[in-house]
Amino acid sequence: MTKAAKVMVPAIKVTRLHKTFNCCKALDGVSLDINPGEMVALIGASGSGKSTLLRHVAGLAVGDASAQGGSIEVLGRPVQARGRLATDIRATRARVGFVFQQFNLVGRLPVMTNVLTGSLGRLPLWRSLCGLFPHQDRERAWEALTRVGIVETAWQRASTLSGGQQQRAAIARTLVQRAQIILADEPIASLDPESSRRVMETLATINAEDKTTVVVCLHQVDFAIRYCPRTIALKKGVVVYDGPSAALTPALLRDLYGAEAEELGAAIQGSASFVTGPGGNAALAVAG
Ligand SMILES: Nc1ncnc2c1ncn2[C@@H]1O[C@H](COP(=O)(O)OP(=O)(O)OP(=O)(O)O)[C@@H](O)[C@H]1O
Repeated sequence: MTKAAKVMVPAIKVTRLHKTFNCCKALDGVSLDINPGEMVALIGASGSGKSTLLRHVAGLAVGDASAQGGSIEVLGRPVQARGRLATDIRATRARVGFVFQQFNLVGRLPVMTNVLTGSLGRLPLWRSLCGLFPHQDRERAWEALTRVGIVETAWQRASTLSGGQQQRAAIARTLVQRAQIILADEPIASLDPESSRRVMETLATINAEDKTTVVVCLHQVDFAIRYCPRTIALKKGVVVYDGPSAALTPALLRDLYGAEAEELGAAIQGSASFVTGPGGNAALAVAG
C-alpha cells in the first residue's frame, strides 16, 4: 500500500445526526469526526444535547429515521444509520467504555468485582453469571486499580468509597474492558474540585499513555481548557464551535451559556479563571 492510500479511520464519525423528542429537537444535524487518540471536551448549556449525543455514539439511543440520513460510525464500524442500530452493535459497544456522572457501580459489591465487570463483554455468559473471572482479568483489574490510584480499596464495598474514588473505579472498569474509546458523561459534575482534578488527570493519563480516545461532557469550561486540546460546543443541538480549547473566547462562552454564565463564572473561581488574551481569546489563569 502506498503512503497516500493510508487514510486514518476516525475513532468517531457522526454524520447529519438528528434526534427529536416529544418536547424538542435535541440534536439538529450534528456532524463531527474525532480521530484516534484525541481528548475532546463536549461543552454547552444544560439541555444543549451533550448527553444525548454521547448516548447515540455509544449506541444506547437511536437518532431520527430521517430521509436525509443520520449515521454514526465508531472505529470504522457502523453504530447506527437512519434510526436503526447496526446488527453487530454488541461488538462495537465492547470497544467503547462509558463513564456516567453517577458512577453506575453496584454499591454492595467489592470495588474489585465492579471493576471486573468490565470484562463481561468478552466472557461466556455462564462464566460471568458464576463470577468466574479468568486469572488474567483479575490481574488486569488489579493493575487498573493501581493505575487509577485506589488499589487499597479493592476489597471494600463500592458504596463506602468517596465520589471521586467511585469515579476512578468506573474508569478502571473501562481499562479492564480494554476500551479503545472512553465516553464520559459529566464525570466530575458531582465532585469537589480536588476529586475533579484527580479524575480528569486519570482520564488525561490514559489518553496520553494508551492513546485511548476520550470524549468528555463537561460543564466546567476551565477543566475543558486545562485537559482537552479540542472542544466541541453545542447549542440547542447544533455544533457552534469545534476547535482548539485554547481559542475559546469569552464572547462565545457568554453566548453559549447565556443566563448560566454568571453561575459558571462562580464555579471557575478558586481553581481557574478566564482572562482575555491578545486577540480576545480566553486564556486560562490557573491558581495553585
Ligand atoms: N429521554 C428523553 N425524553 C425526552 N426528552 C429528552 C430525553 N433526553 C433528553 N431530552 C431532552 O433533550 C434535550 C437535550 O438533553 P441532554 O440531556 O442531551 O442535554 P445536556 O446538554 O446533556 O444537558 P445537561 O448538561 O443538563 O445534562 C433537553 O431538552 C432534554 O430535555
